[in-house]
Amino acid sequence: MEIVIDIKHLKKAFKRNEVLKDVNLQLAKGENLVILGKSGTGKSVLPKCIVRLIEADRGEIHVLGKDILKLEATELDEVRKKVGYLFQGGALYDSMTVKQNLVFQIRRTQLEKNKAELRDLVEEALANVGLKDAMQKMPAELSGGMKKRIGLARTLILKPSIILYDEPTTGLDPVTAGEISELILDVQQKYNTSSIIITHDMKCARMTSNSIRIMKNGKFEVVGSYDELRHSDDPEVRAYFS
Ligand SMILES: Nc1ncnc2c1ncn2[C@@H]1O[C@H](COP(=O)(O)OP(=O)(O)OP(=O)(O)O)[C@@H](O)[C@H]1O
Repeated sequence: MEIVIDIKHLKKAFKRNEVLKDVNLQLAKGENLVILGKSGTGKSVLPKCIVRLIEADRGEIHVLGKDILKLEATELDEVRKKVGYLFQGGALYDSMTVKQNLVFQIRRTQLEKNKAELRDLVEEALANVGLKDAMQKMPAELSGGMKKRIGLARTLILKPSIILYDEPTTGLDPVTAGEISELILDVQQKYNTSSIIITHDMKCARMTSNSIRIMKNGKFEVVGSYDELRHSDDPEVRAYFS
């Protein structure tokens, strides 16, 4: 089994607030790994440490075989290109059309593309998320679900091998949330991506997960599949599933 993310003894505190105390995690190639946990337990801090938006205090984070805490800026950029990160808010640029948002993303890493190639890439990415007709729309014209889809299209356009999803369905109605979960599954199958999915949405966890970790006290204390955890002996674990 190939491991694409390997985290060992990761620690991160903000002043006296020890958020991540001893995080150990392995993500296998092609796996969808769901992270559950109460609010404020550090779930969102973890993916930020993985792409070094936040600097960890101690421990090791190996991404695609590289110890990213030891990399220089240029090497780190190379790894970051392979890791898509879908933020909680989607974070589109409001003053740009959907197309411009996507082109901007490609230009960050692939300067040599011509106009026709860019157009093809944008069309493919939008088709992948079922929004081919949204090309000329402004973010303000999009619904919450559409924004999430465009955010995913913007992540997919760089063809990442790993995707970090931070609460991809939060704020959506149950039907649209289900469609986004379906899309996460499609992406895994179509592109053989490996993903970490942070969610409070148990339907999303059921639909997308190959395995689940529960974050508690700055660590992953519980590991298992959806069905294993649903029948756990621990009432606190079962409570997530009721
Ligand atoms: N940049 C930062 N500076 C200081 N403290 C931070 C920073 N980012 C996160 N924290 C703190 O780290 C803790 C964990 O935050 P985090 O956002 O990871 O929680 P979470 O588990 O994702 O919660 P939720 O499920 O509500 O999104 C919180 O106490 C938060 O205040």
